[in-house]
Amino acid sequence: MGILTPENLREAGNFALLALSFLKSNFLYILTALLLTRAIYRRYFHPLSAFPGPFWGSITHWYSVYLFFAGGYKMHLHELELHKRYGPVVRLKPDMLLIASASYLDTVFHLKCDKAAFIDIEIAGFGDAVITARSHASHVRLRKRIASAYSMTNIRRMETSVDAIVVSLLHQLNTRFAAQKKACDFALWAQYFAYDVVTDVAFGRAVGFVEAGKDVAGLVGNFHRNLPVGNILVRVRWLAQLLAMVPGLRWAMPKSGDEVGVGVMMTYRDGLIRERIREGNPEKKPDLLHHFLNAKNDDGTPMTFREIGDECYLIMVAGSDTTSAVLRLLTRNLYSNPAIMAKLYAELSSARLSRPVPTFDQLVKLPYLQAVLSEALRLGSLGMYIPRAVSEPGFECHGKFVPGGMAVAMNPWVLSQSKEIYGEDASEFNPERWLRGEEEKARLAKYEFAFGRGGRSCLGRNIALMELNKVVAGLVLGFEGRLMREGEEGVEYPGELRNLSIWAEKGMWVEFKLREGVEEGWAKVE
Ligand code: HEM
Repeated sequence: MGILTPENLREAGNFALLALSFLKSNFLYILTALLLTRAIYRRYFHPLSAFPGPFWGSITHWYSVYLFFAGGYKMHLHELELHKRYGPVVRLKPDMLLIASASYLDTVFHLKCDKAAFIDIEIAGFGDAVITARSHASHVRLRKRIASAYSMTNIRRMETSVDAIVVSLLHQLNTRFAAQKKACDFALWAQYFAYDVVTDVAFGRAVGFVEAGKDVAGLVGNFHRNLPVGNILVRVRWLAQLLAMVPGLRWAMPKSGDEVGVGVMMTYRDGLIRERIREGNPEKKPDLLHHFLNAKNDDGTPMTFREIGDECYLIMVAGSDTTSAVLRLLTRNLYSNPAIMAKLYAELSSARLSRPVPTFDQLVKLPYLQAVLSEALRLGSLGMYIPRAVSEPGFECHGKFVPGGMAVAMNPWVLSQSKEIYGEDASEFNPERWLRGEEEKARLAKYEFAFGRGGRSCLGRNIALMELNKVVAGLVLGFEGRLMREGEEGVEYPGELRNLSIWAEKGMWVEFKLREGVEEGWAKVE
């Protein structure tokens, strides 16, 4: 016994072969039994089993994939429905709760929380960047080295180049649409504008979407086309991990040098970084890249090429579709609410503002404009849930205990619909709600979630606010706009809004008309 004789080895080999053949012929039974056992565990014995939610959500992660695709990418609406049915806390995934009570915002997004298990970012072709860092400790380290790039002092240094993109947009809207009485799909132009600003802010050079009037090199389209797959991998993490084991798959993941897919954006980004390094990163460039090239880790070492690339890429992702979605929501509501538009125009036209683009300092002092923007951010921010890992030892949520290590998430759009916070007209665009006195404004500010919460709140907030203030002022002062309906002459395709975790929209048709008294060519591109 216990001695390795040829006979013992033969016996062990025979046993292994027997076990293998048993597994092979009963594979399906074994798999079913395992899945059933896991489903029973998740449904009845899991630490989150006391929380209500849809049956399939409690036993499989695929349910949230289903919600992502269902009804043509309308997960925000499904999540709202689930809350109506099951209450403020819904078990959306076996190990994740979706919470719709704003009173838990600071518990979930507390200053030291970790991000919940996310897609293995290496698989998606990224390294650790500030927005993807999971642990609080690594997030603090990564945020510290780049935070100064996003400071208000630095953002102000970028103001003139943002102005140039606003002017370019106004010029294009005027010459291509208003002057020619042609219908404009403003959903696309809002996107061109936001992508140009974000690339300018990141690299000191806008791609030129606005000037070209199209999605240059298919950068945006390629990115959007990849989002459904990305969303599956984020939701079913084991699938992402399994894929990572497939030989050659990493090679197939997006990377700089690709001519299709997300890699196109990476190629573009790497070209600009290399060019800047060749130029010696001159002082006169105030953009984020300039700061990243000068940034230092705690031990004094610089950021690597890969780290700089990841930060830049993720800024393009985080700062473009987010801003354009808010701009679309805001303009749609202005063009369909003449009273709101008239009040905003009155405020802007009676203020002493620089033309064609007012300064950020001038605009932040205008109360009605700020109320309009707060309302647009409330309703137009993200429509996806933002997950966090529950810190030890856990917390009590609506009378039930959520243990540490589980995931909890909140969705900014779902919270924006809360009648408890915003009253019966929660879903309506009503800037007046921000103008009901200091006390009420402070109460609403407590629930602000558009830019996230806690230590991981949006670093680009000041950039977004600056560009939104300027572009809205420019549009309102320059044009009257009318939303067009399907079937009208010039409306080439129907409107479509998809929630791909970012809002992807096309077909927001607007008839622009230069305002009376505004000179032709007022927004001249120098
Ligand atoms: C209206 C426009 C924007 C909205 C609604 C928005 C929203 C958000 C939200 C909700 C988060 C938190 C995500 C989380 O907690 O996991 C976030 C993070 C972030 N955003 Fe924005 N964002 C906007 C514009 C921008 C812009 C223009 C930039 C950069 C140019 C930017 C860069 C970032 C970065 C770097 C982070 C990660 C911060 C961290 O993890 O420490 N965002 N944003």
